[in-house]
Amino acid sequence: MSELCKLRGKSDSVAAAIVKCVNFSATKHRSQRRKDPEQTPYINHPIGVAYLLVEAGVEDVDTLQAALLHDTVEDTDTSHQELDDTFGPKVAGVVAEVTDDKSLHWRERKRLQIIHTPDVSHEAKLVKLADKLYNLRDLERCKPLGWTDTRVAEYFKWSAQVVAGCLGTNKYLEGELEKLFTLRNVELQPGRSEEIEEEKAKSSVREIL
Ligand SMILES: Nc1nc2c(ncn2[C@@H]2O[C@H](COP(=O)(O)OP(=O)(O)O)[C@@H](OP(=O)(O)OP(=O)(O)O)[C@H]2O)c(=O)[nH]1
Ligand SMILES: [Mn+2]
Repeated sequence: MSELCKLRGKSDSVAAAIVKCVNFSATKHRSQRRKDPEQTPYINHPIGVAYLLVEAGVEDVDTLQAALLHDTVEDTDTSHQELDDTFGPKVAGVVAEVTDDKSLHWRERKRLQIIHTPDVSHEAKLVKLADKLYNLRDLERCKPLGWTDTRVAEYFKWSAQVVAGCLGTNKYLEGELEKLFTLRNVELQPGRSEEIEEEKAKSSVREIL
């Protein structure tokens, strides 16, 4: 076993860990397509998100694995336990942090992302930034089937609020996102902390009731 493997406490080499993860994600997403007119295979998205992290200088294998797996629990039959058993608690934990609760209404899920993002780990913020950058670039490339220009504009505005909760995490990703927001005249406002605290208080009251 190489020194790096021993250090990581796993039997996989880094290359094997990444390939295992790509294969797992491809198998889980195999029947899914993107919403673009070409119906691109869905797996292009998690691979692209992980590649954006590589471009951003991220070398941490757990973070790259979490990026490859980031939509498996939200969008496939994968459970948190399965990720924990296969890739360990760190990777499963980051995926959990970026997973929306699909049992909630779409609007509520979107609202909760804005509120919860400032509190997630550094690794989860990296995955979130890359996820948003990929999806926004995809929107610039072409409109998903059934989306209006207004819906695209709303997605940009909402994303800016989520990204605002990740600022100070990675210069490259934030710079690329800023370019896209500037082109659309969308303001990237950091630190709307009072509003977020107010929303969080309202959410916890709702959870109690
Ligand atoms: N831009 C774009 N997005 C597509 C396409 N096909 C699938 N998607 C996915 O659609 C989601 C955004 O659409 P929404 O209507 O806002 O969300 P929903 O699908 O989760 O309900 C993203 O999910 P996500 O990655 O989980 O991110 P999030 O935005 O839900 O946080 C994105 O990956 C496509 O062709 N273009
Ligand atoms: Mn995604």
